[in-house]
Amino acid sequence: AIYDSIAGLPRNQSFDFIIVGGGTAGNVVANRLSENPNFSVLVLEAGSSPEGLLNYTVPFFGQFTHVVPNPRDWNYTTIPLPGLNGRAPPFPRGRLLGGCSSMNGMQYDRGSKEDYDRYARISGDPGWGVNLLFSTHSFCLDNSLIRWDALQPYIRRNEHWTPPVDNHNQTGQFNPTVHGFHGINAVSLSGFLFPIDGMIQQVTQELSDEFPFNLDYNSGSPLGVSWSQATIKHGKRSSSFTSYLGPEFIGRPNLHVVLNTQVTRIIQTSQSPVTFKMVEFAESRKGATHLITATKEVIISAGSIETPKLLMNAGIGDPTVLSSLGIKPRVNLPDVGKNLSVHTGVSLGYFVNSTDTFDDIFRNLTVRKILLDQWLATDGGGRLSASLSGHTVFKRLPSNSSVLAVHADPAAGPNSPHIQSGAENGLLNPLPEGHFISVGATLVTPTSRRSIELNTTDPFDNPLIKLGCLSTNFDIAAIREGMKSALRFIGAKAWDGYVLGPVNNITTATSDADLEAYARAHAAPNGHVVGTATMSPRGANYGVVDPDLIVKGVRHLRVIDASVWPYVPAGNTQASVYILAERAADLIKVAWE
Ligand SMILES: Cc1cc2nc3c(=O)[nH]c(=O)nc-3n(C[C@H](O)[C@H](O)[C@H](O)COP(=O)(O)OP(=O)(O)OC[C@H]3O[C@@H](n4cnc5c(N)ncnc54)[C@H](O)[C@@H]3O)c2cc1C
Repeated sequence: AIYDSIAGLPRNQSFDFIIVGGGTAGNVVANRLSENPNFSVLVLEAGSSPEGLLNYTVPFFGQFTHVVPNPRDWNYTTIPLPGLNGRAPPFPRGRLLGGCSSMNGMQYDRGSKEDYDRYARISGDPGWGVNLLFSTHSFCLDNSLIRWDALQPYIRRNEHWTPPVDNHNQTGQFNPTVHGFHGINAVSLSGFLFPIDGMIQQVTQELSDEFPFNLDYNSGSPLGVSWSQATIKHGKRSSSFTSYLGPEFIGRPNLHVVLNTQVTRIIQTSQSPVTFKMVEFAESRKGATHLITATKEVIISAGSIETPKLLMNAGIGDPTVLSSLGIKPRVNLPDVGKNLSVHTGVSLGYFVNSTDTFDDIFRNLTVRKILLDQWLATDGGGRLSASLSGHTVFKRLPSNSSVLAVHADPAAGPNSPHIQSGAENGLLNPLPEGHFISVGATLVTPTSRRSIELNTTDPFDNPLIKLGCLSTNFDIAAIREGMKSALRFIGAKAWDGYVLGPVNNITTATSDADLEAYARAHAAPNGHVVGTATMSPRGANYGVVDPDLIVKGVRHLRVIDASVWPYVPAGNTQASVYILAERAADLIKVAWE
C-alpha cells in the first residue's frame, strides 16, 4: 500500500528491508524484494505522489516539471561553476514517488556494451556478487567474463517493449532481438512522427560516413543515428512508480510505501561488527523525528545527490572533513561524495521555414489546450504523446582528431561515443521569437570530476553541488568538436529550404575561441549524474561500496542508485539505473533467501 504519511503505516510492524527513496532504483528493489512473500519491505520517500498530475503523465509536459522552484523538486542550485563562466544553473531533481523517472526526459538508452564491460573491470567483479578478491584498478578481466552479455536478463526483466501509441509500422526503426517484451517498465518508439524525422533520415544517407543510420542504439553499439526510444506507454509516462509500483504489485501485503517522509539520518546500531540498520525520519524540518530498525538491511536509493549527504551525516566519509563539521566520524571512506561525473550539453537554435514546430506549445496556451484535448480524447495520442526528439545521434571524435592526439581517450572503448546529439523540436532558453528547431552537442565522456559536500549538518539543507562541467581541457575541446559536428549535421542539403539560419549567429565559420565562449556561456549540466558513492573492488582502499553494493566496512547497509557507477555511461542514465537495480535486487535475494 501507499500511505500519504507515516500515520497511515500499520503500527507495531517490523520490516526486513527499509529502502530510503522511492525513486528510479528504489522502486525496482522494493518490487523485486516483495516478490518474496516472506520479506517485508518499507519504502520511505521524501516527496509526494505524481498520480493524476498531467505534467507528470503527458510526455511532452514533462518539460514543465523541470521549472524550479517546484514542490516536487529538490530545488537545488549548483555552486558557481568555473567551467561555465561562474554560472550557477538550477539543477532540477525529482522529489516525488518515482524520483527522477517521474520527471525526466524519458529517453531510454542503455549506453554502450563497453560501458558495462568497464564497470565490470574496475569493480573487479564480472558478476557483481562473484566475490573476487581483486584489489587494483588496473586489473583486466578476461573478455569472456565481461558483463554486458550477463546483464541481458536484467535488461529484459526491466523492459516491456510497447507499440507506439499511433501504432505506426516499427519495421526498420528498432531491432526487436535486443529488447525485452515481458519486463515491467514500458519502452517505446515515439508515438508521433515529427516533420523533421524524414530530413534526419535523409542526412544519414547524404552524410553516411559521419552520420550512418544505426537500426538500434540499444544493441550495445550505439554509434550512428537511431530512432529514439522512451519510457512511454501508450502516450503516457512510464516511471518506476507507474510500472514497478503498478496496480498489480502495490497491493502486496508485504510492500509498504510511505510518502512525504524524509530520512534524516542513518544510524549505527553496532560498533563491532560495524552495522547501520536504523533510520531516523521526519515529515518536515520542524516535525517530530521517528526511528525504525530493519531486521535485515537498510538500502539507500536516494540518488547521486542525497545518498552521499545521508552517508556523510551518518559519519561515513572523510574523517577530517566530518570532524570539521562536528560530525563524529564512524567509517573512514574519504571517497563519499567525490568522483561526481555529469554530462554537459549545449544547444544551437535554427529558425525554420515552417510553423509545424513545437515552440508554440511553450508560449501559446491555446495551442497547448488544443493538443491536450486531443491527447485526452485519444487517450494518449497526438503531439503531446512524444518527448522532444524522434532521433538520437551518438558520435565519436574521429580517431585522427587533434583532441585525441593530445588527450587520453576517456570513452569506455572504440565503439563508444563521446558526443550525443541530434536535431530536436527544441526548447531553447530563452525562447526566441519565431519557429525553430535545435541541434545539440552533449559530452557523454566527461573527464571533469567534482563533488557533493555538506553545507550544514541539517538534513533538510541542500548540500553543496560542485559540478565539473567543461572544467578540463578535454571536455571543452570535445564539446567544441561536438558543436562542429552538429553544424555539419544541420548543414546537410537535406535541410535546404527548411532551415533558414542560426538563432545565435553560430555557423561553420565561427572560430574555435568563439565556439568555446558560446559553450561556456550557454552549456548546462543535465540530470545524468553519477559517481558520488562509487563501487570499487572488494578490499580496495578507495571507493564507497563493494561490488555487491554494500558500504565498505559496514554490515547491512547498501547503496543502490546512480551514485555507485564509477563512470557516467555514454547515454542517458535511467536505463543503466534500472539495470543496476534489477541486478542488485537479485544480489540481495541471493544473500537472504
Ligand atoms: C531533469 C532530468 C532529466 C533527465 N532526463 C533523462 C532522460 O531523458 N533519460 C534518462 O535515461 N535519464 C534522464 N535523467 C536521469 C535519470 O532520470 C536518473 O539518472 C535516474 O532516474 C536516477 O535514478 P536514482 O534511483 O539514482 O535516483 P532518483 O530517481 O532521483 O531517486 C531518488 C529518490 O530518493 C528520494 N530521496 C532522496 N533523499 C531522500 C531521503 N533522505 N529520504 C527519503 N527519500 C529521499 C528522492 O525524492 C527520489 O524519489 C534525467 C534526470 C533529470 C533530473
